[in-house]
Amino acid sequence: MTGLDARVRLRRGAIDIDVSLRAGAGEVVAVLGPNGSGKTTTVLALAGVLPLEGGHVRVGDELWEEVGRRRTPQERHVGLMLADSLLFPHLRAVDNVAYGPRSRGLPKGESRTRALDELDRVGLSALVHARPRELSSGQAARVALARALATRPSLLLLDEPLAALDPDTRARTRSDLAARLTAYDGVTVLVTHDPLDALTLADRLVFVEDGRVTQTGTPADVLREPRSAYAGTVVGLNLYAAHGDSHGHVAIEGGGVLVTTDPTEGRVWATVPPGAVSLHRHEPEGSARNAWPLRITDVTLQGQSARVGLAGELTLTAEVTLESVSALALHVGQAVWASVKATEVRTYPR
Ligand SMILES: Nc1ncnc2c1ncn2[C@@H]1O[C@H](COP(=O)(O)OP(=O)(O)OP(=O)(O)O)[C@@H](O)[C@H]1O
Repeated sequence: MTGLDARVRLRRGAIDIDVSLRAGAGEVVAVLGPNGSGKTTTVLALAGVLPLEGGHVRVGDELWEEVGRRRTPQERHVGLMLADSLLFPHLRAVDNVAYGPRSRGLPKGESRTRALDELDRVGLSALVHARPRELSSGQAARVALARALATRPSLLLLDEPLAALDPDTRARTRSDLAARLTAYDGVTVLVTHDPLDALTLADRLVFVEDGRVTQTGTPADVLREPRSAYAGTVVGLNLYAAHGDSHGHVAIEGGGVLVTTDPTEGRVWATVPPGAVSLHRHEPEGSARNAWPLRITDVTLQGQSARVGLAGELTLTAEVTLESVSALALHVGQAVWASVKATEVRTYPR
């Protein structure tokens, strides 16, 4: 049983990375953040591919790295899976998976038995003799997962493992990955852009922005109280850095005012669920205490609903039904009124 305790400090390109990660045995930590924020760099440092300039990597009671002392990637018990599964094209699935244990000195027969077992655990018993070109993208991803786990790593690093898959395959592979990770007793660090991956696979989320951790917490913590604009978009909420007073007036930094029935004084985060935003052609009458004339910046369809981006005095995303899209003939560039009930605006200290 081994946990992870790491602080990764290094400069990469223009950014200065300082990311701490902790996890207990069997936990999955998702690392999320915008492009170029340092996620892959962190993973490569944990794997031993990039040397630390400060900090440390400890796994269980083993010190893998501190400045001046480092184990090579081969000396770390790490499994790595990337978006591109990078299987050896000339080797059958079983030999791709057996390669890791074999190159770590496990006898041939045992390596093969272990590979067959790992392939069975990801549901690929029927394809052990297939070569990579005979596999679908989802099957190749499973072989890559089996290969990453075949050396019995204490640390499993998954960098956008599902990013190359189409949406259907992705959903199926995600649930198989979840099942396999549940049975894995090491620590998993999962880099992803996909909120669903993070919310369904991870025990803990770590947001990294511009090389720094901006929020950590369980998915439930982050869903309830996102603490950066990026975390807000991941959990699908409109999130504003603002200043609240005791009367429920919330002045958004960057412009605009919200009214809430849930006042918090001082520096606050304010959230508005997109589903709580109503759109109108004309200024709404009645009880809504938040109403703004805004312009539509984008409309994206998601199943039976649409997300409508709005800008003006403030920026806001609304989630409306497809009926509303057609009834209001919503289109980019259109001027509309948006309203939100004061009971739907939540605030919490920043
Ligand atoms: N090989 C490299 N040499 C120098 N700088 C690099 C190299 N690879 C990445 N960088 C820079 O390091 C920074 C962090 O990149 P990194 O790949 O860790 O980000 P990321 O969060 O994983 O991004 P993405 O989500 O786009 O994969 C970026 O500013 C990037 O431009």
